[in-house]
Amino acid sequence: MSASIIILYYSRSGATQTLADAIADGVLKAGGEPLMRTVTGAGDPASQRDLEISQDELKQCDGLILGSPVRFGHMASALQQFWEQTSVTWLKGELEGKPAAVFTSGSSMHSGQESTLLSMGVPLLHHGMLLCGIPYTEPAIQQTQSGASPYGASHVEHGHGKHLTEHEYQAAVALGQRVTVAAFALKTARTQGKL
Ligand SMILES: Cc1cc2nc3c(=O)[nH]c(=O)nc-3n(C[C@H](O)[C@H](O)[C@H](O)COP(=O)(O)O)c2cc1C
Repeated sequence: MSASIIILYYSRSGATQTLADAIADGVLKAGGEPLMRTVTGAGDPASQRDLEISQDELKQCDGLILGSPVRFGHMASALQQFWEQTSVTWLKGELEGKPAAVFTSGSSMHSGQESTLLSMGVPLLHHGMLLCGIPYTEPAIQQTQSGASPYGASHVEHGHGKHLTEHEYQAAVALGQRVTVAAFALKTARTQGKL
């Protein structure tokens, strides 16, 4: 059995993309297949490295991890626009019972990372996804002095630029692993009609 995990992110200058790559390491470590996808922002150029997500890919995934830079305490509008185009998937319940998680990158501490992570989870809950965080048994969550929180993976640029600290990297890998392990278990449950 395989588990395809979409890592859907928007990144203008690469910091969120670096976090997406660390999460992909975690997906691979747990035996999943990371599918790196992005969205393009209206009037706000996005990273061109990965392909734009299609609605078909969205409904076929076994899990989804959503990433955005902090934009005044919220996700980037390009991602919000994307979710507003997913009504058909929502009405058919195509993401229901699949695991999800969120990640973000911001320029400084205490300036909107937690509100961004929590609000990014809202459309995923509306889609019936099962939201995963990072537990306190993950040492990076207790030891970090920059990003990484129980609400999701994160990175603080101040003093580090795009480079993740070791704790930010470890937390991002742990989140990728956690969603992938959940994806395998939930896929089995869906196949057996239990979800
Ligand atoms: C319009 C705008 C609003 C932003 N708002 C915040 C903010 O509220 N808090 C914060 O820490 N950083 C904020 N930033 C900075 C970005 O979140 C930060 O530089 C991020 O790491 C960029 O990610 P990227 O390299 O993936 O594009 C803002 C940037 C822009 C352009």
